[in-house]
Amino acid sequence: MRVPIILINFKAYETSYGRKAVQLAKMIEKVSIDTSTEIIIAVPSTMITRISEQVSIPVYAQHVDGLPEGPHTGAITPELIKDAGARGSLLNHSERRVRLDEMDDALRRMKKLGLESVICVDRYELVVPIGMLKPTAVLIEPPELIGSGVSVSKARPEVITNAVQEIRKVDNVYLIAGAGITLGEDVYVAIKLGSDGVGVASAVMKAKDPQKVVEDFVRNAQRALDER
Ligand SMILES: O=C(CO)COP(=O)(O)O
Repeated sequence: MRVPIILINFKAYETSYGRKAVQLAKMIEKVSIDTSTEIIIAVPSTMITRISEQVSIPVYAQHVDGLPEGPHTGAITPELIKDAGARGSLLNHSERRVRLDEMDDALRRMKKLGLESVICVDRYELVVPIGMLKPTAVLIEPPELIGSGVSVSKARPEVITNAVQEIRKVDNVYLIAGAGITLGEDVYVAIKLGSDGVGVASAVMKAKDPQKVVEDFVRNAQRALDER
């Protein structure tokens, strides 16, 4: 993972699958190469293979189950996503919560397989306890702002500053902030406040011109980092 971290969660929009998703992934790869900035995309599990075969940027799953290999109908295990071509996965997104024991199990197996992990939390008090499990990054997102178009940077900047202070108590775990990030300015503020990057979804997935949005996010992320 490289700072500034820009993680685009495809979720399950009408642009998240099929040809549209592949085109979007290719466009994001182009921006990533043109700007020398790593951009991670978390795609539906059904799209991991198709997209990872077409782009060189890191492709993540959006969720992984902490289940051992065996008779688990419908399970998405770390082994399955790795085989499909994923570089890592989100875990415990507020739209896909997992129990602590499942999270711990999934994380252990992901580490063994060399997969990166981004564990989501909904409040800063969880940054240290979850950070102590040693994922690659913790992503903090106040659930009420997700998909709202009202950014955490503007509406709840103290969530970011508190989370940044907390993550310093844990070695070698990145802190990403997200929820409602819509404008380049939101990205700029989140990183200026000390986060290592941002997690975004609707602003890109629902954009008329997603390339413009992604370019703007990258520009502002780099500007904030340069000024820090
Ligand atoms: O949940 C998110 C990223 O994982 C953020 O979603 P929005 O950018 O749509 O608020």
